[in-house]
Amino acid sequence: MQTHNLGYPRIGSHRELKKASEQYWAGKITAQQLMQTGSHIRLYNWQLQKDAGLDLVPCNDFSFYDQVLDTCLMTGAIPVRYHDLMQEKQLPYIDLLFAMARGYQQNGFDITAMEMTKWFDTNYHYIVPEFTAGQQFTLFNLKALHEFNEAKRHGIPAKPVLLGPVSFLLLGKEKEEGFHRIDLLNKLLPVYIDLLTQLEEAGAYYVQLDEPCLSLNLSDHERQAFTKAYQEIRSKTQLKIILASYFECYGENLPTVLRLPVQVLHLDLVRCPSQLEDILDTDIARSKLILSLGVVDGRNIWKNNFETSLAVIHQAVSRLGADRIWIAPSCSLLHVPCDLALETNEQVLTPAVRQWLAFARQKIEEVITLKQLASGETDDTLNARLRENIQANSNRAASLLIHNAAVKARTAAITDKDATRNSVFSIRKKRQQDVLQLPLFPTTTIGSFPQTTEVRSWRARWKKGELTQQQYDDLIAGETEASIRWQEETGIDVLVHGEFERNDMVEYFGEQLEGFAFTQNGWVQSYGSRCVKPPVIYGDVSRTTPMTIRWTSYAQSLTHMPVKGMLTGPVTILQWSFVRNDQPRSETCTQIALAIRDEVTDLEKAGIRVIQIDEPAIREGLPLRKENWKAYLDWAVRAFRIAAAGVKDETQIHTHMCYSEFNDIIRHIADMDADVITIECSRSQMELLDAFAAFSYPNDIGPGVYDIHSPRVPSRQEMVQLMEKARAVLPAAQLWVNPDCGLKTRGWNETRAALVEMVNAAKELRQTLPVNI
Ligand SMILES: CN1c2c(nc(N)[nH]c2=O)NC[C@@H]1CNc1ccc(C(=O)N[C@@H](CCC(=O)N[C@@H](CCC(=O)N[C@@H](CCC(=O)O)C(=O)O)C(=O)O)C(=O)O)cc1
Ligand SMILES: N[C@@H](CCS)C(=O)O
Ligand SMILES: [Zn+2]
Repeated sequence: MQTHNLGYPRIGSHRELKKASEQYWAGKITAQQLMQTGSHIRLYNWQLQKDAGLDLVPCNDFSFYDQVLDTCLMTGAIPVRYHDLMQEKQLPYIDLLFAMARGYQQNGFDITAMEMTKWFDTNYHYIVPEFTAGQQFTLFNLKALHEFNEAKRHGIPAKPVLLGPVSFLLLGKEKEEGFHRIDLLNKLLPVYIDLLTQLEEAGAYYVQLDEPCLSLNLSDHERQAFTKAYQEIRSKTQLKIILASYFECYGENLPTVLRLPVQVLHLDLVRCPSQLEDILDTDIARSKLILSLGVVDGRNIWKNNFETSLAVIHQAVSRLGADRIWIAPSCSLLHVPCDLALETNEQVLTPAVRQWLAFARQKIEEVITLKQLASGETDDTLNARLRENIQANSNRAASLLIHNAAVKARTAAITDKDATRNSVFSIRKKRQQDVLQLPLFPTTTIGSFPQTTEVRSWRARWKKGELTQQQYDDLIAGETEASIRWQEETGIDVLVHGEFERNDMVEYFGEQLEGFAFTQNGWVQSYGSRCVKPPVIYGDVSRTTPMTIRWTSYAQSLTHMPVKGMLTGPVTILQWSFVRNDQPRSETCTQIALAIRDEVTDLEKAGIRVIQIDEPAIREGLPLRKENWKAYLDWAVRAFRIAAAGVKDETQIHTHMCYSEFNDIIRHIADMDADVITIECSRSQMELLDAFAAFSYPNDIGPGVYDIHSPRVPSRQEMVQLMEKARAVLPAAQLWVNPDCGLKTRGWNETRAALVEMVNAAKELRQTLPVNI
């Protein structure tokens, strides 16, 4: 029996990579210093996993930005707009990588970034590969080989990890019509085979090929691509292939998967425990296939239940023998924080909750312990670990911290009326317009203004006790007032308070709700250098005090213009937290919905006329397999409606979504019945609006007119053109003008410049409007 890991968090246990990358972008450290940070993190992670006793340690799971972007560079899939940077400017590799991820606006160049989207149902975002009909691939970058050699030099039993060729193609986008990206496989495979051959020559024995698209519903054509790819790879290399998919069952792809000529097949037994039985029921016993049992949850932070996992391992061992069974986390540990040992402050994370948790480092230890226990090893340490595990799990199940009878009774009593606004949208729209008196193409922003280092440092100093509550509040009040004054001067129609008091749009709410716990250092990569610290929902959720009234009311008191109350919606809070696994997610979501509903009605009572309930994660929460969509959408949409429906017709409810495709769920988005929805649109050049147009989406829409992920300032003309595109498919009276998303990651200079142009764009649109609108 062997142990292995699919991937380790790469940001560093103290977010060293984030800090170094941002310093490099600011010109404060050299490329060489950034490279050194990368090697330190890799070595630290490798050594830690080796020392824990892991048989195979992943390499090439490190990335300076994103593993899909790395694969674009590995295969030479570099969009044409970056070619001048390579040829004319001879840009070093690391700068080319960052230019593709973040855009490049210097030395006379103005090149947009590649699109970014959600990695399956996680809060990680990857860079979307771009393919053309005449796409050529070459082995452009040998990072995978270099990192394998580096690991070998350090005596690490390394296993290179690559994104598999078929998933790489499927995760990308065709940038022109007339071909399907899967048909590029023939051209792509030689590049993979070349690299695999070089890895083999360098001494690699196993290589892990991640094909997470095998967890999706595939067409026959796509499924055949897997067969072709793996037969071709088998025929050209002797490397032992570990095929890994995760986050879901293989489902109807399983028969194809079981016929692929690979040596090890990884199973995510946390998301799909039933597939072990399904596989053992086939004639797999007669093959030599090794099963990698992903029994330790790579997506959540709960301690493993050793008794349950051991039962699964024993079942597999009894049918296939121990030498055909490996133990692993269910997926890469990229999605969990690095190390629970860093949580030393008992005021932040109480020992009562802490004892139920395991982060990446502890999960590696769990994998090793499970192997030892499953192999029948016994010694005092091992016995103590087993006892401690049983104890922690049983005391969590029985804990009084978890259950709140009043919350359970309230969720049980919810009726359809609680999830329905008083009147239909057309009536509400008139009543809201009477109150708000907005012009056509009203302008607004999505909520956050720049969270500058200064603002974050006030919070850090306040938390350390270096600033008093009063001093901190005064600073936040000053920043909020300045933002209100600036929005008034700029002529924005619906203002926001700026979210300066928030560390994060989910953590901030979690901190004020019952049933949530927090960490000091539980960072997880969200994209590039950006990280989030998801709260832990361990018990029934309730709101005991208002959460946003103070700062929203303060901002509203400064102006006669409407200030939008800003809340995070129940599905997003659920999706971006570590969620309890002892009750259905739908139940937890409904509890959060009731807490948000109370906040919404309190905002209305405080005189707030427009309230935004952000739901950027509603699409990401969609199950990967279509057969499970309906059940999810039913409860997720209902949760939003419960949160929103407690207000009068006159109160305008907005929602906001980013990083989402809507085509296949537009009916459900409409069912949410928000008065206004603002969506990210600009990177896709308003393509996303087609779904709204095709559906004749009835309520108002604010398609984002500029990309907030890049410091690039868009011109007024660009924004007018985008809105013209929107006007071509939707009635002008339905349209708002706003950026793609919040501006917290931007600096003030570019924010001011872009918003002034955005307001000018709206003014121009109003002037050019036909009179009969
Ligand atoms: C909208 N997005 C979000 C997602 N998920 C969330 N949970 N939140 C989101 O907003 N998913 C989809 C997208 C992803 N986009 C982003 C965008 C930006 C960030 C981001 O900026 N993250 C910050 C961390 C934010 C935070 O929690 N800040 C805290 C702590 C600040 C800190 O680092 N403090 C330092 C000390 C600082 C000092 O001394 O000056 C420390 O603790 O060491 C805060 O403001 O208080 C990031 O830096 O990456 C994430 C996702
Ligand atoms: N209100 C949030 C939404 C981000 S998705 C913000 O503006 O940052
Ligand atoms: Zn957003």
